[in-house]
Amino acid sequence: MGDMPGIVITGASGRMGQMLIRTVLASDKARLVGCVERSGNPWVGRDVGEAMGGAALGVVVTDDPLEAFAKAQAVIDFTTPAATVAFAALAAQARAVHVIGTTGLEPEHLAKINAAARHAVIVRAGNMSLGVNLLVTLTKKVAQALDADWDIEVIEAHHNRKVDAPSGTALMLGQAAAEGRGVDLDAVRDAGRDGITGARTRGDIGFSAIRGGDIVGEHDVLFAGEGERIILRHVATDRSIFARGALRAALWGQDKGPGAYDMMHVLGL
Ligand SMILES: NC(=O)c1ccc[n+]([C@@H]2O[C@H](COP(=O)([O-])OP(=O)(O)OC[C@H]3O[C@@H](n4cnc5c(N)ncnc54)[C@H](O)[C@@H]3O)[C@@H](O)[C@H]2O)c1
Ligand SMILES: O=C(O)C1=N[C@H](C(=O)O)CCC1
Repeated sequence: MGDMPGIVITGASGRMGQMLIRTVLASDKARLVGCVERSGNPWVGRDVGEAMGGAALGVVVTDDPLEAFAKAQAVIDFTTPAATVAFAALAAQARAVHVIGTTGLEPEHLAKINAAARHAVIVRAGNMSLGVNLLVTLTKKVAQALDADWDIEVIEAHHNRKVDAPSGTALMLGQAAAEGRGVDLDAVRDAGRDGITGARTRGDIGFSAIRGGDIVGEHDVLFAGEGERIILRHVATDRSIFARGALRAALWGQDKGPGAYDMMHVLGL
């Protein structure tokens, strides 16, 4: 038991935090050694099992990440961009594998995370599910096979509390389409159409975001040609797919050298 990697979950009271805690507790390959929340969160100072409405687990939620990370072999982090950047430096200091699911990361966040990856194992993906990572490889293949006569659109739908758009998954899919087509995504990205936009520019990759209710996550990659369309689709019905992928990444990272990895490395795709 003591030999199993100890895992810390950040953002413990969040939608993904709670799912990750349940996933680690159900695993026979890892143990929960810490939970972190932001200062002022009502879970701080409480036993996490009781905070989740069950029996005490002997793990008290803390707002001191370094104290928690010092006991961990891996930190699984689905929080916010600012928190994730701070955690990357602290996890590297603690020599813990840092698994990052947080989305909405801007280039300045990524630069700091990549700097931390010079000293630590960091696995980051906008979507940790097996299905979406397979869809990424399919998207690249289809985009490689088709020319710019086929318009590419990424359409995503998520719950009404999601704060970033396009989703991390949509950006992964857009990036794969751009790579398949041999173009730079930043040069062809068309997100947030509104008003008299003019006709669609040939070769652009478009993004549309739907927000509503409790949608877990749905993504279509549409290839629209003259007289025919191809639609590649992934539908997530349960957040456990992301949590299982994240735990798999935390275990995979245990014997790896410092570097920035993604789920393609973990899944061998
Ligand atoms: N990569 C994936 O597979 C995947 C899957 C689902 C969600 N996500 C992403 O994960 C992130 C979280 O999603 P969610 O739905 O769980 O959100 P959420 O708002 O329910 O949870 C985020 C939690 O982080 C906590 N937090 C914020 N700042 C903190 C800090 N400094 N220290 C400790 N905790 C802090 C918040 O208090 C909250 O409990 C989002 O960016 C989302 O897009 C990624
Ligand atoms: O619920 C979310 O938030 C999700 N975020 C990820 C994204 O931005 O793609 C993965 C799906 C769920």
